Amino acid sequence: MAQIIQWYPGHMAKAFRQMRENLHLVDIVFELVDARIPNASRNPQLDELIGDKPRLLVMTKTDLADPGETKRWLAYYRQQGIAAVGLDSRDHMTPQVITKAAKRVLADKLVRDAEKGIKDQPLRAIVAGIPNVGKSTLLNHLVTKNVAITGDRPGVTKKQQWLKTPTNLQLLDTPGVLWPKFEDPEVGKRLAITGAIKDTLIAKDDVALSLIGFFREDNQPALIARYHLDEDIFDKLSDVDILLLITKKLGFKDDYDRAAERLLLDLRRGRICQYTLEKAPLAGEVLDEEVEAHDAETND
Ligand SMILES: Nc1nc2c(ncn2[C@@H]2O[C@H](COP(=O)(O)OP(=O)(O)OP(=O)(O)O)[C@@H](O)[C@H]2O)c(=O)[nH]1
Repeated sequence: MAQIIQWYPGHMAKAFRQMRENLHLVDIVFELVDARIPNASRNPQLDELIGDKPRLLVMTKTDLADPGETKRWLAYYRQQGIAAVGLDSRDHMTPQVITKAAKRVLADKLVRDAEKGIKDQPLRAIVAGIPNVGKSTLLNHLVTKNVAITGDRPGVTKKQQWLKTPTNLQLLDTPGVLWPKFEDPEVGKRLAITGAIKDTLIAKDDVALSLIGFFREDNQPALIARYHLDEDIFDKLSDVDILLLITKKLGFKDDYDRAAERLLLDLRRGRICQYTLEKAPLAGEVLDEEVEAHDAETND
């Protein structure tokens, strides 16, 4: 992990500068987080960077996350006064969902525009998030093909490239790259498990063992079912024993590195189960009504 921490500072400074330069060009920031690790994939300095610029938090990869947990996270954001939506970026409804939510966040501005007689002005946005969270995928699914347009705004000398969407958004073509926080080794593990840290920078067997640890704590049946493990002896085995057992079940003989790689790939492709590595810090008593309120709002 130390290697990764050293890699970040130079990139961090540049990314921070670029985001700051681009922020005043947009009406709203789409802050992307991975629904499987909503906390670990959030950048701690983004709040400070964007100040009071309107923001929509977009939980991506909900198709891979535990649906109940995604609802709890959305209810939690609601409690915190943060506008948020959860989606599979590749879904055909994504442009509508994002645009509707963005208009809700920018409702006051839209009213002011209407009072000034400004109608159908495109909403300008920047997509921002840590590596692998799905920034390019979301941009590709939001924009209509071949509609890149250039333009500048008063006071801005550098030309920016904007992408148009069928729902009248204009998106900066360069997403804001944020960096994850590494101080907490647990956060590092979760980023590695989901693939937010390049696999060439990590020891895959260590990461696979962390993953086995997560499943043992929370969702043993899914692991047992996926790899046809023997439930009766599962509890008596160490994490390493379980990895060795999975290696054998997969027919990889003693090649546990290969099994570790397969295990991670299976998780990341959603082949084990839909899984969220971080629980929403939501107070139990308000859960049901918060979840219902969110459902009503997103389905209206
Ligand atoms: N299942 C699923 N996969 C997704 C979703 N969004 C993105 N992906 C996948 O996640 C991986 C990373 O997506 P990218 O769009 O390249 O992520 P990025 O944030 O642009 O990554 P960087 O270029 O590293 O900053 C790709 O394999 C995508 O296909 C989603 O909502 N669901």
